[in-house]
Amino acid sequence: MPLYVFNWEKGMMSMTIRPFILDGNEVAANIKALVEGDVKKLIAGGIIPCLATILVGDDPASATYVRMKANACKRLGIQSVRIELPGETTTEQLIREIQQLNENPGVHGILLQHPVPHHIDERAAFDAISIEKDVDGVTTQGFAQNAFGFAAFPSCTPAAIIAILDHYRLPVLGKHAVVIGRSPILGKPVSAMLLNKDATVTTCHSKTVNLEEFVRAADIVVAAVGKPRFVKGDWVKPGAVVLDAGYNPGNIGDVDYEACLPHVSAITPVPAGVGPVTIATLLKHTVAAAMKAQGY
Ligand SMILES: Nc1nc(=O)c2c([nH]1)NC[C@@H]1CN(c3ccc(C(=O)N[C@@H](CCC(=O)O)C(=O)O)cc3)C=[N+]21
Repeated sequence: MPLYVFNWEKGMMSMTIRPFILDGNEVAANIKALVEGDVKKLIAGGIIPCLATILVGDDPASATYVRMKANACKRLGIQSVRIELPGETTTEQLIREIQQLNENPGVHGILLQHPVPHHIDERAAFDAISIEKDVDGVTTQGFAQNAFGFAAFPSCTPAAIIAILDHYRLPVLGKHAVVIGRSPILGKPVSAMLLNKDATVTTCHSKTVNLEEFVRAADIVVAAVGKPRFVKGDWVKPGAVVLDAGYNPGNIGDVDYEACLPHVSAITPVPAGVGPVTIATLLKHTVAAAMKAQGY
């Protein structure tokens, strides 16, 4: 909502935009409340929804995220099986683990934590996950189906970004959305999902020339670069909506939040923005996979 205030420096009334803080915890709570009913239904029928998480190597940040996901499952009555593999695991060994989980009828969803150690073929490992259990939306098939608008589980962070836009009824149709980043489970799928919601989408990346100029033209900015405070305040068009999908060490986003705040109409903070919605989305997909497996 624009707000006119007296600007003493300019000696006149001028408009400042009161930014709306998009509350990821509120959106996540809303999603989890909707999922709870289905969890009860499954448990009443003797089925415990179950997510298997796979962590390869001992990166402490990845271990923290996987633990957060497992804890979130537990709080909602979803079982979680945590598989931890040594950093020396080969692609073949990892794929065999995934195949066992594919064949295990007690497991409804599989999450392979990204990134895996460099010597592993991550794409081959992701694609070993069966489409029915790809609750994290990482398979080639899942990506393609989602991009074409079919019923596959989308990647969780892109779905979280869309859920935030939907929850706060922020218009997307006809808007110019600028996505910074083109990774297979974030920038690329969120670009496709915004396109499917009738935005005009520009995907920027490390080779983009004059990246700031694209951001300056954006009605919606999605930051998914993995560089702390990358998006500067003076890049943001007055009144733009800014979604920060960054999760840099120390809980620092990809957006210079304080600097952008005076310019935006709405913005997600880090923490308590996209992150919690990502986890809620993972739970939602896991329970939906279990419901489908049970023929609901
Ligand atoms: N296959 C795969 N799927 C993923 O979805 C995936 C992944 N790999 N690799 C890593 C990233 C990162 N990610 C986060 C999820 C939640 C928070 C989150 O909830 N953060 C809290 C704060 C964290 C804290 O309190 O320490 C917040 O933003 O409020 C952050 C980061 C999912 N990822």
